[in-house]
Formats: sequence, structure tokens, C-alpha cells
Amino acid sequence: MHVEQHCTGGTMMICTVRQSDGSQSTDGRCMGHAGRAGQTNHSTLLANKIGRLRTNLGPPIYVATSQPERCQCSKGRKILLFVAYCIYAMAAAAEIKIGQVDDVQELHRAGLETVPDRYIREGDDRPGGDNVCALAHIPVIDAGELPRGGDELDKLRLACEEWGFFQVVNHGIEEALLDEMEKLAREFFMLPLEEKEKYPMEPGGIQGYGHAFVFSEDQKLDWCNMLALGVEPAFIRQPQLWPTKPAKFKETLESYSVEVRALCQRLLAHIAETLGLSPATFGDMFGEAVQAVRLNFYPPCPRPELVLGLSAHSDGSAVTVLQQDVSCAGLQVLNKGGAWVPVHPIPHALVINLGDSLEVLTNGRYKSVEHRAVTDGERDRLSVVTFYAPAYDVELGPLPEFVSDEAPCRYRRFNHGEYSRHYVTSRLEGKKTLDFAKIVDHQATAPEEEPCSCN
Ligand SMILES: O=C(O)CCC(=O)C(=O)O
Ligand SMILES: [Fe+2]
Repeated sequence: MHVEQHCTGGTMMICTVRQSDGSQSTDGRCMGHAGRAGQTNHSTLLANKIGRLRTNLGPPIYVATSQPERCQCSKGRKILLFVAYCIYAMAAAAEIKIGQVDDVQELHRAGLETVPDRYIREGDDRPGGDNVCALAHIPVIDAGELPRGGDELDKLRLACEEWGFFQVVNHGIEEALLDEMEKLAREFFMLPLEEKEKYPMEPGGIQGYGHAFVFSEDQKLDWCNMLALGVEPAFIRQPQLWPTKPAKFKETLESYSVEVRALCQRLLAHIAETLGLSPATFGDMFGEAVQAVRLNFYPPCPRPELVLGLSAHSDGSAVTVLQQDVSCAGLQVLNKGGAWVPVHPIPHALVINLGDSLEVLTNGRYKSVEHRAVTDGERDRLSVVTFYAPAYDVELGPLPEFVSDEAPCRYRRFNHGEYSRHYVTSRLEGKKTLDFAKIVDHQATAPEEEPCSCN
């Protein structure tokens, strides 16, 4: 493998990795500031000494191959820590044994009347039970009204504070484009298995067709097939994983992603306003934001009361945009009372939820909220989910506006790329991934357990 540095424009290094078989890929990521004349330039120093290990585990991984300790300043130490962390993550990834993971569409096709043990949940983890609040609804926001401020902005503030989830109508994305995306996504999942397997997600991987977030043989599995793709910036794309069938899939996903990106930016500007911040706050901070898409397909399940379509989790994004078909209310959101509230599909509305980045930036004033997907005995379900997050080189931590004597700092500062890596190498387990950033208050007494409620 040969690494070639193209340029170090300020903080971004672009390099081309040539493999011994002659194939090559171009990649870019912040590796520190460019040094002034006569000083060590970390980008140059590391570019000469790194090779990129090809992986599909989220952000690219760089590994120092010799003498990186020559770089002595604190920026250099940070980079070395990052490199050491990456080596650790790679070593962990190399150990992954996930055992037999069936394709759930194939299980459904085989006409099973029961489900394999690996899908069967226990106790509270089962979707049935009395902690589902079928009559409650997440708020609906009219995005067309938001630029006028007033009541709709107040509604948005309340939705962010009380739910972390809302449906958005009048969002400005053409219905025909939403329909086309849904149709092509569905057509992809209907292809024969051998066609879909041309885009395999590696064990422990995060891009391609398969099961993400599976890291061990004893882990419970979700009743779901996924196709996950990095979209922006260009260096996270793995073009070989973008399906060539159905025809038009790629170009439709491109157009769709451009529109959804713009929607995320508009919504983040309004969310900033609801917090009393300048509308440009998040846009300025996020840099070249990371955008990824995941298509989730949940075939009918013979025992829907025993399995989950997708384990409970919060998203590692800043905001997530979820398009769901109108077949059934498979998405459930955990409300403040600890009850699961189904999200009833509104045709052509988009479901928005706040992710972990916004929880950290607002010091917990707005929270990322746990959600999960459940399955149905008769109907399949499809969701097209876009994750929009800060660039990997952005440092996140609570903004000073949200820290005070009454609201002490609850999260440490961290590099968002590190968090993304932590997120994609951890199983989905409620909000556990955010422990990565939480400052533990040893003096706080544990809250008393309250029964869950629909409030
Ligand atoms: O399919 C759904 O409704 C949930 C999907 C989701 O939460 C995700 O992909 O992160
Ligand atoms: Fe999610």
C-alpha cells in the first residue's frame, strides 16, 4: 500500500491510497493544522507515516507506521491519541465473531411459523405489554410556517423539549421524489438475495447490505434487513456499495440526499432559533456535515410480540430524517413517562428526531430520545433514514449559553469523529453510547423509580 499526500489545505489532508493490486482510493480528513514555515506540519508528518486501513467501520482509520513521537506539541499528542484509539478499534474489530446471522426476508420467504432463538427478546425488551401508549401522538410541525416564527416556532420548541421527535409537513421536498425513493428502496429489497449480497456489510461494519451493530455471537438480533450508505462528504462514500439495481437508484438517492440535506440545514436553523441562538449557529459549527442513509426493511414476522425490528437506541446524529411507508405504525418513541408511543404515519410527512450531538451541545436541554421499531405479523414495513451530523473533526461540548450554576456542565468535550466511531462499534442499547460523553455526578442521588405513564 502506498500513501500519497495531495495537499494540506489548512486542516484538511487529502491522500490517495494505492493498494498493491493497483486499485486506488482518495480520501480526506483533518489531521491537524498545517505548520508555519520551519515548524512541524502534523499533516505532512503523519501523511508520510500513515497508511489507511480500508474498513467500512464509519470514519476512515489512519494508522501511524513509524516514529510519530517526533511530534511533541499538544495538537500532535491529540492526533497520536486518536491514532492509538483507532488502532485499538481496529484490533477490536478484528476479533468480531457474529455467528450465524440469517437474512430475515429469506426466513419469512421460507414460511417459518416460529423465529430462531437469536431474535427472541426477554421481559421488558419484548414489544408487547402495557407500557405502550397507543393513543398518544408526537407533535406535527408545519415547516412552511416556521420562517414566520410565532406559534409554530413555539410548537417546535415544545416538541424538542418534550419529545425530541416530531413529524414535519410542508417540508418543501417534492412528494414525487419521496415516492420514487420509497419505490426504489422497496425494489432493492425485493431483489434476489444474491443480487443484494453484491453489496455486503462486513461483520461489525456499518455500510452495505446486512445487519449493522452486531458484534458478538450471543447478541440478540433485530428482525430487519438494512442497506446503509455514507453519502457526504465524498470521502465517506463507498461507491462499490451503491446498488446498480434497480436502475435510477443511485441518481434518485443523490437527488433525495441533496433535498434532505437542505431540509436538515433549515430545521437546524429553526431549532437554533428556538434556543435563542443565531440561526447560523449549527451550520457554522458543523463544517462539512456528515450525512449517511440507512434503508431498513422489516418483513412480516410470525411472532411479532417476541422480537424487535430495531433495538431501542438514540441516534448519534444531530438530526435524523425518517421517511416511512404508510403500512403500519412500526416506529415507537419512548416518552418522558417511560411509555412507548407509536408514530402513526402521515402520508408524505417526515419524522424528525434530535440526536446525541444536539443533546451535548444544549447540555441536555434538548435530548436525543430512545426509539425502536416493532414488526407486524402480516405487513412488511420500509423506512428510509438520513443521519445528519457534524464533520468528524468538529469538537463538541455544551455551548456556554447552556451551562450555569443551575445547569452544571453534564458532558465533556470530545471529537465528533471519535464519538461516531464509538457509536458504530457499540451495540444499540438505549442511550448507553452517550455515556461516552457524560460527566458522572457522584453526589447525585439515584432518582426513585416511577411507573411508566403516557404523559
Ligand atoms: O425504521 C424505523 O422506524 C426506525 C429506524 C431508526 O431508528 C434508525 O434507522 O436509526
Ligand atoms: Fe434511529
